[in-house]
Amino acid sequence: EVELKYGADRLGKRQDPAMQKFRENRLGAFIHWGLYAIPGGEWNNKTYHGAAEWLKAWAKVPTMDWLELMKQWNPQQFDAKKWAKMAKEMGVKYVKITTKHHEGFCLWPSKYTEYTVANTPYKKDILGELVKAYNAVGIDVHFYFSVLDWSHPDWRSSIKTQEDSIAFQRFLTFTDNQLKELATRYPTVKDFWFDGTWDASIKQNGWWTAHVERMLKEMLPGVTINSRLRADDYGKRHFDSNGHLMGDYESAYERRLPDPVKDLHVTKWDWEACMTIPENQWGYHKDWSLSYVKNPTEVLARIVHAVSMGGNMVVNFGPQPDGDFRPEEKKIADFIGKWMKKNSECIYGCDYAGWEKQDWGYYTRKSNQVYMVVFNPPYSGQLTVKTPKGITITTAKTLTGEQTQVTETTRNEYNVSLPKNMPQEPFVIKLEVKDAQKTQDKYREALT
Ligand SMILES: C[C@@H]1N[C@@H](C(=O)NCc2ccccc2)[C@H](O)[C@@H]1O
Repeated sequence: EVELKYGADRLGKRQDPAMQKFRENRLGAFIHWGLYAIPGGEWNNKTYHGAAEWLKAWAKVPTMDWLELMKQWNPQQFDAKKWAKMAKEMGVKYVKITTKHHEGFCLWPSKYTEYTVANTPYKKDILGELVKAYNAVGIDVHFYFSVLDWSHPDWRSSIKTQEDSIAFQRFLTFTDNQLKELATRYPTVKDFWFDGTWDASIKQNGWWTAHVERMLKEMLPGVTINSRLRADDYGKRHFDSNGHLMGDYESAYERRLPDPVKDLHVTKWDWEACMTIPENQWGYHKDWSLSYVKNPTEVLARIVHAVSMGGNMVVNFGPQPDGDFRPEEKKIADFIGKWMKKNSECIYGCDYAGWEKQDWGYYTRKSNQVYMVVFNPPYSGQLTVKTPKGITITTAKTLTGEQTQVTETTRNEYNVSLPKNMPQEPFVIKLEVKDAQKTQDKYREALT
């Protein structure tokens, strides 16, 4: 291993209560809300197909013109309590909110920049209202924070001159101040999810990324930090030059997921994926007909896929400029919530089962219960289940208590029959399993 000053601060999965809560939460929601919601992907009567929160870049809008949008920021339909109710009913255990996206507009009244809600017709502290409302219904709040800040004159994507270096150090101090301000004003925050950290300027300042992680953990014991913040002494990101994960969980799965057969290495560490409902829209876009929009079952499949490999899933919402949600997003939240009401036992607190992936769906596991989450019931009426060596199935029934047949077809292989009255939506069969290995040990203890 190489000597590192700014590599991973810890090896292996954190097992403290705060990290266990992060892990057991499993299902979260993303809120991408900022000035970009106002134009919604359209600028000077031209519609841009790229991600709406990047419109400033696609339309090459000068910073001062973009920030003029602040004069129109007045979400009259915004009601934090309604947002909290929607999240609660969807069954998410946490919400990640964009405190500041690349555009540099802050949803809290930061005293380190004028580009904040305080200087808009709306005036009020949106972030504060949301933290209070989500916490009031038992939902954890996580802060998304973009280090990249297109509004700040001292931001540099690369450091080419001494002037760049001096400006960028000022920028890092500005960023430190905003992070300390967020941690001080909103001490119930449970996580910081950093974005906009891919540029050379950050990779050349790995020390600063380590300092931010250490500073926030000093200020907020238990807080979790994503790997995307981190660069080490040599500019290596997410995993340091010795291959160790930095931060508390890997955060590279953005609009993609690890393969359930080829990427089983991810089960060795904590990770969190995030996804959009259209192909690639995080902020509000007026026209969702421009790309494929996932149906509710496709969203659900990604949630279960993540949990089946020991990860969390964060489903994105891009609120309208008026502070209400678009109908398509309300429908998705409603479908997921109704499904979670019946089936959340196979999500919350569940993890990778270590069983071989089958075509009919996904496994999740909680202690000696293995859940079969069936998305593709086979015409054979039989669900193939291959158990690891020494593991046997004792019972199998649906979450509504309906027995299903378990027939051993060969060593470590079973047919689990489809339930008689099969629901017309993905359903769960709960297996009680016995690990011969474990019981064997107990017996051997008795003998000694
Ligand atoms: C969570 C998403 N991350 C932001 C983003 O810039 N993604 C595009 C991107 C992803 C990876 C490397 C460079 C750029 C998107 O705008 C969302 O905020």
